[in-house]
Amino acid sequence: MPPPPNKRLKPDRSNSSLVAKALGADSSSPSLGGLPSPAPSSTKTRQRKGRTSRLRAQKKHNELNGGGERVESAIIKDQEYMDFLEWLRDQGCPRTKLTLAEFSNTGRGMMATKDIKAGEVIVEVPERNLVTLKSLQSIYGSRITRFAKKINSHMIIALHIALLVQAPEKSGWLPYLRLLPKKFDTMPVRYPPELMEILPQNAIAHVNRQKAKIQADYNCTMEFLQSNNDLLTRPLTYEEYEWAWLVVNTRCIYLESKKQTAADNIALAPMLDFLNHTHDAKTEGYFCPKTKSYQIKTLLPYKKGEQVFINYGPHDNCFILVEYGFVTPNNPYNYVTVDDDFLNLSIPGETAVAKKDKLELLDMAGYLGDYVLHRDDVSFRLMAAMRLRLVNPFYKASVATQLAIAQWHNVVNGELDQISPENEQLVPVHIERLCDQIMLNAKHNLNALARKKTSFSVMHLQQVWIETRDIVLSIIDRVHSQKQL
Ligand SMILES: C[S@@+](CC[C@H](N)C(=O)[O-])C[C@H]1O[C@@H](n2cnc3c(N)ncnc32)[C@H](O)[C@@H]1O
Repeated sequence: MPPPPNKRLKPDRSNSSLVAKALGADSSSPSLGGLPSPAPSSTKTRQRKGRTSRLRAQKKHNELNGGGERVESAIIKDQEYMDFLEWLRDQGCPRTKLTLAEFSNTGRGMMATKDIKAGEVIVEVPERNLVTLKSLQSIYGSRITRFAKKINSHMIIALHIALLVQAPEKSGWLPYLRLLPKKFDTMPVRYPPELMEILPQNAIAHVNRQKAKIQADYNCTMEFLQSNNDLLTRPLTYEEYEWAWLVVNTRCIYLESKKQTAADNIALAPMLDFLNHTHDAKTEGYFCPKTKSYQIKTLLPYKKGEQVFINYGPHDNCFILVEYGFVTPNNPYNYVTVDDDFLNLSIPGETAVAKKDKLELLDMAGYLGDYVLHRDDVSFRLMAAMRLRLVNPFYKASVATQLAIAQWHNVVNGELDQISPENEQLVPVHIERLCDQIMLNAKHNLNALARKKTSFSVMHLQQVWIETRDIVLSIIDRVHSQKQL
C-alpha cells in the first residue's frame, strides 16, 4: 500500500452474483507457491478448502454492507494461519480483536472477533516486525554504501522478500511468507495485451510508468547482486522480483523517518497488511514510542463479525486498480481523464495550423493536458482549453486573434468570466460532443468486455467503464439542464 495507511472493486453491485462466482472460481489461493507447506494440525489433519466451500461450510456471518449489498464471510482457520498467529505471538505481537476471514465482496481481509469501539487500537506491530530500510541495515547497509547507485526502500524490501522466499526455511519468516498472495494477476501490470488495451488512457500511462519502474529497479538490483551474489541461493528471475516488488507495492504502509527521503518512508508490517481498503474507513496510523510499535487506531466502531477496513487514501478507481489490483463501489473520488479525446476532437472551422498554435499556447501557459470530468463538474483546465479551441478563426498574427488570446489569459487568471458571449455559448455544445465521443468508446469497450470470459480483471474493467459512462452521462445531463459546468 505505498502511501500512508490513509492510501483502492468491490465489483459493481449489479455484478455481485458474478463476484461470488468469480470468488469461487479464483484459483489464486493466497498462499505462496513453492514454499514448504505447514505440518498438519496436531489434533486433526485439515484439508485446505477452496474459498467457496469454506464460505458455504462456515456461513457464520451474513450481513449487509454500507452499499446494501449482502456480504457473506467465513473465518479462515487453516494451519497456515494458525502457524502465522503462533509466529506473531513468538514475535511479541499483542493479541487483537481481528481474525483473518474471506469476504464475498472483497476476498481475504480482517474480521472483528468482538465489538470494537471508536478510538480503539486495532493492530499493533512491534518495531522488530517492521521491515524497513533501517531494519535491513544490518544485512544490506554496508553493501548499499559500497554500491555506486541509489537503492531505495522499495527496492531493498522487495529484494529482501525475494531472497527470503529463495530460502524460506532458514528465513524465520516462513509463516508470513506462506500467507502472501501467490500471484498478482488482477494488477494491470500483469494484464495480457488484450486487457491492457481496454484500460482507460490515464491508467495505460500509469501502468507503463509502473512497468518501467519495476524493470529499472530489477536492472539496478541485478547490478547490485553482481557484487553481492553471496546473498543469492539461485539466480533471481524477473518474475520473482516483480512478484516481490508488487508485494511491497500493495502491502507497505507509510512510516515517517526523519533521516530518509519521503519515498523511502515505507514499511512492511505483517498482520496490519491483511487489512483491506474502503474510502470511508477512518483510521490513524502512527509509531508509538512508548510501546515501540506501529499502531492503527480506528475512529469508527465495528460490530463483531464485520470486516474491519483501513483507508489507503483518497484515490479514484483507476489509481486503485493500477496500484492495488481492485476497484471499490461508489468511489467518490472517481473522475474521467479526457486528454486524448480533447486532442482528437474536431472543431468545425479550425485549421490544422490553428490547432497546433493553440496547443502550443496551452503548453506555454501550463494548460496542456490533465483534462478531467467529475460527476458534477468539468475541470477548470478543460474549460480553459475548450474556450481557446473555440476561438475561430484563429490567425496568430491577426489583431482579432491576439485580442482573443489576451481575453483568454484574463479568463484563465480569473480576471474575466468569458472570452466572449459567443465563445462561451459554444463551450457546452462541444463539451457534449466530447462526452458523446467518450460514450462511444465506453460502449465499445463494454461490448468487448461482455465477449470475454468472466474474471476479476474483466469485472474490474467493466466497473471502470460503467463508472466512466455514468460520469459522462451526468455531465451530458448538466449540459441539457443548462447547469453550470
Ligand atoms: C494490504 S493487502 C490487504 C490484504 C489482502 N486482501 C490479502 O488477502 O492479503 C492489499 C490487497 O488487498 C486487496 N484489497 C484491499 N482492499 C480491497 C477491497 N476493498 N476490495 C477488494 N480487494 C481489496 C487487493 O488485492 C490489494 O492489493
